[in-house]
Amino acid sequence: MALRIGMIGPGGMGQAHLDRIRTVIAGGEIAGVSDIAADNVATVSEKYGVTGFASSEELIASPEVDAIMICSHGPGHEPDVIAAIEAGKPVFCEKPLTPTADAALRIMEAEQKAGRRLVTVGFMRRFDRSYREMKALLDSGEVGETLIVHNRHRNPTVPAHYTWDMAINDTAIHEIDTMRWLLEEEIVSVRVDKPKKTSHRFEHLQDPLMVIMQSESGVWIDDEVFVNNQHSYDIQCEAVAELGTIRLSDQHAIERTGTLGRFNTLTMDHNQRFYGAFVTEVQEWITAAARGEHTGSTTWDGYAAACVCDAGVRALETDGPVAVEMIDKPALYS
Ligand SMILES: NC(=O)c1ccc[n+]([C@@H]2O[C@H](COP(=O)([O-])OP(=O)(O)OC[C@H]3O[C@@H](n4cnc5c(N)ncnc54)[C@H](O)[C@@H]3O)[C@@H](O)[C@H]2O)c1
Ligand SMILES: O[C@H]1[C@H](O)[C@@H](O)[C@H](O)[C@@H](O)[C@H]1O
Repeated sequence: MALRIGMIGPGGMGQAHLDRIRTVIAGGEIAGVSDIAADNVATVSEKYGVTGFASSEELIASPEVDAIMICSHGPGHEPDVIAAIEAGKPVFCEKPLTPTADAALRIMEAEQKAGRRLVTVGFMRRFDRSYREMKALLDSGEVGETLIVHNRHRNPTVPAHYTWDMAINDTAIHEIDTMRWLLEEEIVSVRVDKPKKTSHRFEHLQDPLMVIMQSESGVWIDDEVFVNNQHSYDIQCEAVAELGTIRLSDQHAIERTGTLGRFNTLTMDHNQRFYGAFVTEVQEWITAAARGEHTGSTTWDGYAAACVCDAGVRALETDGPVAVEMIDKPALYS
């Protein structure tokens, strides 16, 4: 029987997941949706021909729902993740698990009380083919120790509800998680440098900014976060190791040559750039959840990333590096 999935917050990201579950992913079906916006429940339940629930509580409690996907905005995730854990249902929560570490800690406490891993965090870059090839090469030892990693995270633009701290806890969080996964160690300090501001969009944002991090072993990591570049969704990563550098290539399938020159099409959003990663991530979650198993990033990963974000948000308000504070890893996540 297909895993019956209830989705909370089927907006842009959620509907992209719904579409792939309906078309390219096996083993899951949409049982129903809920949203803080009643009109969105009506629209989406009609579009997909599924039950519209009046609240996330009703959706989570429904006997027609086996597993939960949470695609609402980050600050709203905590109560729904905890309710899903308390109902004993596997839950896939889009990143960030929570924007702050204290909220993630409460989720971790609820999961430890339940005694099993129920939460998967949607850090989809771990499933991207190019990042995986980079990690495999670094893990092979062929290029020696990693010394420096350069990242660039550029978006064409962000929505009006994007607050100043989201540059860290909604955008840079991708690199924060990817660096923890790639290097297999924690990030211990964060500094944020503030270059000249773009005049395009939103006075309240410090955009672009440079996030400078250090890992436990001393790997130096930089991340240019520029969320209103006006032209493309441009994700770059280069690892500098003792015996070579490894860089993600430009993410285009073809290169066109003609009278105007040689060029390739730019990706414009996460769905274009990480389509394959999203499919693999959600497929693996559905397969595991249907078997009663856990897969993907854990609540610990969501918590650890949030701890780095807390330090990053503090660093955004000050000068100089801020130390990352986190508890010891609980046994459930070892
Ligand atoms: N992995 C990625 O690359 C990626 C890309 C985009 C978004 N996201 C994440 O997905 C989530 C949603 O982002 P989006 O771009 O789809 O936003 P969106 O605004 O398009 O959709 C969010 C939906 O959630 C609803 N919502 C908001 N708060 C809610 C709450 N407390 N309870 C129930 N519903 C609520 C909104 O009404 C809306 O329908 C965020 O956590 C975001 O960080 C991840
Ligand atoms: O929520 C989105 C999403 O995670 C995108 O992948 C990222 O590029 C954006 O900066 C962020 O706001």
